[in-house]
Amino acid sequence: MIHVLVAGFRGAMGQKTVKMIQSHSDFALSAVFDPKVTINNPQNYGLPAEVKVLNRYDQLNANVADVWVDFTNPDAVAANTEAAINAGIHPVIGTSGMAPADQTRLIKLAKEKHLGGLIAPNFGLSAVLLMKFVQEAAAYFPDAEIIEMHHQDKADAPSGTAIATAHKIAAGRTQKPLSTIDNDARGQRIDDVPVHAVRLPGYIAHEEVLFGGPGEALTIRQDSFDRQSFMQGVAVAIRKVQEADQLVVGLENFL
Ligand SMILES: NC(=O)C1=CN([C@@H]2O[C@H](COP(=O)(O)OP(=O)(O)OC[C@H]3O[C@@H](n4cnc5c(N)ncnc54)[C@H](OP(=O)(O)O)[C@@H]3O)[C@@H](O)[C@H]2O)C=CC1
Ligand SMILES: O=C(O)C1=N[C@H](C(=O)O)C[C@H](O)C1
Repeated sequence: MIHVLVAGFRGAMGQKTVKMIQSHSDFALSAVFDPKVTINNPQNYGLPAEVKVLNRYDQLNANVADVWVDFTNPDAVAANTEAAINAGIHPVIGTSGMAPADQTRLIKLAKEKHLGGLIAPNFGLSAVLLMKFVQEAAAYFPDAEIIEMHHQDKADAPSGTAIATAHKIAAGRTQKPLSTIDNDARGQRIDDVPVHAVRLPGYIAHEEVLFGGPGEALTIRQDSFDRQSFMQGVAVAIRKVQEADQLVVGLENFL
């Protein structure tokens, strides 16, 4: 049995994750975490009586849970991940917007503690495949632009997936892009890839990567029409993370 703690359990992704854990016979929801929660009765949140409702880092230790699943917000994710690692709980981090310096520091901390963990910019198979394919395409098409489209409540922009996608394009390039003109209308440049962020009601999570070369173009697109699309990847991560001995970035490491 794998005991799981969900941080951000009242949010859109947290609620889906709680349901997913409850639907697997080899997972047990042992705890939930949110510093803003003041009532510690799990039944107040529709959770079974045995689930611990926690709101402070000093309540954490390796007996509370094996795995920490985090779907919170960009301001909280680094401190949450650090607390999980220090408590000996394997972090599975879905929250976007972690600063690169925090990511580097936490990878070092997990290595010192020989603790496996995952930071996944995207748990959806379509997005993981898109990030693989764009790296291959960039070897032939160094000129690329990203359009990411999300629901209106998304706190961060550009998305974690778009940032990771730009890094993959840069890693795949064998030549510099031809297009260099930059101004406010050209999006945010990440690794010389213009990234455009759209926030609209009706959308969930979508990304399109446009490549252009002399006389031709290639478009690669993925769509998450439902947050259920992320749950299979989260389940894989919960199962695999305890076998790892370092904090890695990208679900592809566990597939
Ligand atoms: N990697 C992936 O595949 C995916 C990643 N995401 C990412 O997951 C994150 C959450 O998304 P979503 O569920 O839509 O957001 P929501 O705003 O719906 O949920 C976030 C929840 O976390 C709570 N929270 C805030 N701070 C903390 C904290 N320190 N500890 C615990 N809980 C906290 C919030 O409470 P309050 O509202 O009271 O502040 C809220 O209930 C985002 O960063 C998003 O980008 C989303 C989908 C897929
Ligand atoms: O906020 C979201 O919804 C999502 N966030 C992640 C990101 O920032 O890339 C993953 C997915 O795009 C959904």
